[in-house]
Amino acid sequence: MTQLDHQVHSFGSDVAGSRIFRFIAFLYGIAAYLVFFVTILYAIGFVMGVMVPKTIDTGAEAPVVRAVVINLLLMSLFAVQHSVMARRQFKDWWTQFVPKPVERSTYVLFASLSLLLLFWQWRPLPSVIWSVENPDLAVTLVTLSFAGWVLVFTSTFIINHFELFGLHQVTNHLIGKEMEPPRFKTPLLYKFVRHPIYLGFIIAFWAAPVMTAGHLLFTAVTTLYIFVGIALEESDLVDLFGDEYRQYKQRVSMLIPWRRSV
Ligand SMILES: C[S@@+](CC[C@H](N)C(=O)[O-])C[C@H]1O[C@@H](n2cnc3c(N)ncnc32)[C@H](O)[C@@H]1O
Repeated sequence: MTQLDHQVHSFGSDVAGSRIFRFIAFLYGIAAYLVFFVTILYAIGFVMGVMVPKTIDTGAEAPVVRAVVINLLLMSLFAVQHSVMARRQFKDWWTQFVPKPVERSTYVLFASLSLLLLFWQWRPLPSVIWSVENPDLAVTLVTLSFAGWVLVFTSTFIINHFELFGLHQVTNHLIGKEMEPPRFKTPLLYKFVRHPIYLGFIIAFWAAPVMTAGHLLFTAVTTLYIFVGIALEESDLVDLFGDEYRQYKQRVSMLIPWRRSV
């Protein structure tokens, strides 16, 4: 049985293999990708406080404790969804119900929806923690934050943008081509740090000329979550690639290019 046959049979219906299903799955993959794309663009505006109607520092205010609890719940929802649905055991279970070719798109869609909920329901905490008065330094920080986002985007393309966001899977399914098994890769930036995408997020979130309590809460919790995510991801990568990944960990640092193992 080919992998594609297996994908179709695990969905448990002949419908899954039909041409019409393949086309619908493809359209679904594109729709999920578009939702992701709008979400990530909104995320830039939300965190940097530009060009979107609701930013990290705007919206209905709530008493501090209530705002903190709501914001923590919103971030926890994203963290749990994003981490649990990415684990192999979960994927093995839920692909009994969700066809494998659209599994990644569905993951991307759920992650985007939980982020949109966060942007929508986020409660601002406007107390200013720091505010950079020097205009040159303020511009440098904004540029650095933008550079963080560029690093995120560039790194997704370096590792495999279209597979990460599910388009490769639905396109291959549409043309009846099997997905290749995952390969260990260390292209370009991945030769210097193991997690350039996560490094980009950390830079984008921390480099703020005005840091409010709400922004700091978001940044501190997401930074912590990134470290938890790295631990989970690396455990999976060791299971998947064995010594190849273990040696990579010895050789290349986690986030800071000039120090090994950090
Ligand atoms: C959102 S990406 C993040 C990649 C990396 N952690 C980063 O920050 O750039 C997560 C996916 O990339 C895959 N991945 C991470 N490092 C990889 C590598 N060196 N080679 C192949 N796949 C990798 C993981 O298995 C996971 O499916």
